[in-house]
Amino acid sequence: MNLPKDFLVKMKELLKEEYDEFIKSYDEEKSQGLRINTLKVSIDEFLKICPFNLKKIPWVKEGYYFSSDDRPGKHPYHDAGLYYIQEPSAMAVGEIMDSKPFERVLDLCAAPGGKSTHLASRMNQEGILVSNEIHPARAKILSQNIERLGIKNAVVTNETPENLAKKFKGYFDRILVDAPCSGEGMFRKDLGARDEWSLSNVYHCLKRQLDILENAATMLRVGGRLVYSTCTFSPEENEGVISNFIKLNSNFEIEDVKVYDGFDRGRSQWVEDAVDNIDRTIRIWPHKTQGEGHYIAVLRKTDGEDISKFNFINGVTNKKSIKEYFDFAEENLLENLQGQFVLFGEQLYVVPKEMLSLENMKVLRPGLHLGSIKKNRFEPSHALALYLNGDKVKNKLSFDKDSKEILYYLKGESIGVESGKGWYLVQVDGFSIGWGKLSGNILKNHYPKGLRWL
Ligand SMILES: C[S@@+](CC[C@H](N)C(=O)[O-])C[C@H]1O[C@@H](n2cnc3c(N)ncnc32)[C@H](O)[C@@H]1O
Repeated sequence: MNLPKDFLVKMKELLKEEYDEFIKSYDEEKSQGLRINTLKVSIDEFLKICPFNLKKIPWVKEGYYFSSDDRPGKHPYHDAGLYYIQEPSAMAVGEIMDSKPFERVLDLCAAPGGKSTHLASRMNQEGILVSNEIHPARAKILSQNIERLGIKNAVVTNETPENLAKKFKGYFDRILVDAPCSGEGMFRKDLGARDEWSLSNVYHCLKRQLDILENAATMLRVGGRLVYSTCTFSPEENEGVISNFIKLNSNFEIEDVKVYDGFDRGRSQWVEDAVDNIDRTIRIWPHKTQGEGHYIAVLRKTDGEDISKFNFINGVTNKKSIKEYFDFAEENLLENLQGQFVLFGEQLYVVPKEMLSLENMKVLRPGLHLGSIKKNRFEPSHALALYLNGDKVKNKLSFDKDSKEILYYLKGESIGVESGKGWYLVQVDGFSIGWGKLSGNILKNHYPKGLRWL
């Protein structure tokens, strides 16, 4: 593989006798992984129905390698959100974040959503996950992935860390900064990262990483946990950024983290003036594990201003204003959705309890999108279909993964059905995939145009 010359010189200097082994890893095939979405299916159940050739990733409960012959991205189970395709080392970050139900969690650099969807699966639809992405186009993809995986308690924003920090001071229990970086650890997988790499970009990245971390620190409550990760090897962006951050924020300390077989520790000798305990941080190397390069540090906020007063969002108080939704729910649903109902124009959302006011913020999704209230009728959203399972609706139609009906449905075509009328949750092997509206023995297709198979 053709790698930047300055990068090779630097790595040789750092790795010394390990260098040859490191370089050899670039001739090996990259490994690919998928993470089972336990919001939709248990691990055991998925393994029973899984059509791919899987092998366990040791460091993630829900993580599996798939073989190079498998195409999990082009399968109805992918559209049903049963899994997320994610680089195996990247899955270690979600595992180490260890988010829990009922917590307030922020993923500050979240697109396309690999880690956010992992954090959400561990929260089991309870608590609040704010998934933020600064770039508008990437934020849209993030929102689509949150939707596909059927997540209810996520709020997707498109903000700068500075703006978020003004609103969410001292609010979160856990924050992930999966920082934009020089991407050295992804050269085998992402040729773009290799072509854009330069020594000067490393310095540009480390400055931005420190700024992002400072804003994250403001948003963490005292006692809260901050996880910093990169997919680069450069010590400046890893041990260097963490050392500088700790020097500037003496109310944070580095926590020890469990290491798995093949994981390495942060190297104090690679930066000038490394702080104590930098060797508690983690390095993942492609020549030591079956995965790409990553760095992870876990920090705890030990002191600071304790904030207990927040400006919470107000939901709809007059239920009559969303009567069309309640009529729909009575006719079609078997679950009373909990949370606050919030209307943005004609779009109705259910927002997690204790979410802050979203005034003056760019929000793509303030919670689970339920649908739109049109003149005297309610049209359910795709996000609602992906959240609901078969036990929560009165009418459903399930098709086999290999059936022509599921292929027609994913292509956006109508399907002939023997009888019935009204909204039906369409499923593949019992897993929700979208809506259809049945009338005159024809199921009208409501699979979103942008997601249809060509
Ligand atoms: C490593 S990627 C995140 C990957 C994501 N966490 C996942 O697992 O799918 C870093 C993200 O940071 C975003 N970013 C770039 N500049 C930023 C900044 N100044 N502040 C916050 N995020 C930024 C990038 O657009 C990118 O989506």
